[in-house]
Amino acid sequence: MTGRADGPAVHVRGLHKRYGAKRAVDGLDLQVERGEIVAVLGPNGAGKTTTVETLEGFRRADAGHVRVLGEDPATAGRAWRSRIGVVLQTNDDLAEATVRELVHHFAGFYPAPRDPEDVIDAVGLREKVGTRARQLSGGQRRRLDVALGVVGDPELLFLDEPTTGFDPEARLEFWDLVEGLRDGGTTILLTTHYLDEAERLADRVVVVAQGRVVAEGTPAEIGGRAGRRARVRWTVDGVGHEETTDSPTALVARLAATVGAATGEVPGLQVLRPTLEDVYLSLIGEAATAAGTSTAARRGTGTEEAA
Ligand SMILES: Nc1ncnc2c1ncn2[C@@H]1O[C@H](COP(=O)(O)OP(=O)(O)OP(=O)(O)O)[C@@H](O)[C@H]1O
Repeated sequence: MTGRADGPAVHVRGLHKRYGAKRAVDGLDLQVERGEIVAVLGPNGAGKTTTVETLEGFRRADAGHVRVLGEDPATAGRAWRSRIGVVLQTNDDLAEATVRELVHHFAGFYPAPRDPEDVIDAVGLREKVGTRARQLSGGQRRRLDVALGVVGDPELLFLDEPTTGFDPEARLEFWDLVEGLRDGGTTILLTTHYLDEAERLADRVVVVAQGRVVAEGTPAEIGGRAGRRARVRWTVDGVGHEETTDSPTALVARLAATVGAATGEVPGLQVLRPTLEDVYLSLIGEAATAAGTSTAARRGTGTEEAA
C-alpha cells in the first residue's frame, strides 16, 4: 500500500461548485490530517454534502485544488477507492441478504479487508448476524451501513450524518465505535447536525456557511469559545441575579463571602460557559448577516443601474 502515513488525508484549496446560478461551494479550504476526526458543521444548504461528495469522487468541482489521500478524486482509480470508506444507505436490492452475508460479500471487494466477524462485533450486530437487512430497525440498518463502509479497512472514512434516527443509547454506542476506529488509525470526516456529537468526537470542528469555511478549531476553542465570558447566576431572597465576567472564580468567592456568609451556600448558584451550540449559532448568524448585507448591497447596485 502506498504512503499510508504520507501527507494530509484531505487537502482542499479554493473549491468552487455551482448549480446554475447557485454557488453551492464558494472558495472552500479544508485540511484533514491523518488520524484526526474532523466534524463539518453548517446549516442546511451550506454546501457540506456537495463538498464531501466531491472528496468522495461522486461530483466534479468547477474549480479548486482537491487531493484526497494524495490523489485527485475526479481521476483516481479503483486502488484509491479501496482506501476510502463511504457509508451509503443500504441498498434495497440487498435487503433479502443477512447481515453476515452482506459484510462477508463486501469484504470480498477489497484487497486487504478487516475480518468481517470482527466488524460485526464492532458495530454491535452480533445478535443480528442471521437477520435479513430488511428486518433490521433503522438504527441497526445504519450500523450495517457503517459495517459495510469500514470492512475494507479504509484509511479515510466519510460519515455523513451517521446517527440520524438513533436512540440515545445507540448514539453512545456508535460514538464508542467511531472512537475505536480513530484509535485504530482511521482518519474520519464527519458531517453532523448534532453539536454534542461534534463535541464528543471531533478533534477539530469546521463550520461551513454559504459555501465557505467561516470558522475552525478544536471544539473547546472554536470561535474564541475558551475566551468568551462566563455568566454567573444566583438568587437573593428569591430574586435572580446574573453577572457576566472574565473571572467567575473570583466572583463566586466574593458571593460565598457575602451572600453565602451565613449558611455557607449561595442559593441558585450557576456558572454558565458558552456551549458549542451558542458559539455555532453566533458564527452562522454572523455569516448570514454578512451574506445578507452583501446581497442587499449587490441588489442596491442592480436597482440603481436599472433605474
Ligand atoms: N444536484 C443539485 N442541483 C441543484 N442544486 C443543488 C444540487 N445539490 C445541491 N444543490 C444546492 O446547493 C446548495 C448546497 O447543498 P448541499 O446539499 O451541499 O448542502 P448541505 O450543507 O449538505 O445541506 P444539508 O445540511 O441540508 O444536507 C443548496 O442550496 C442546494 O439546494
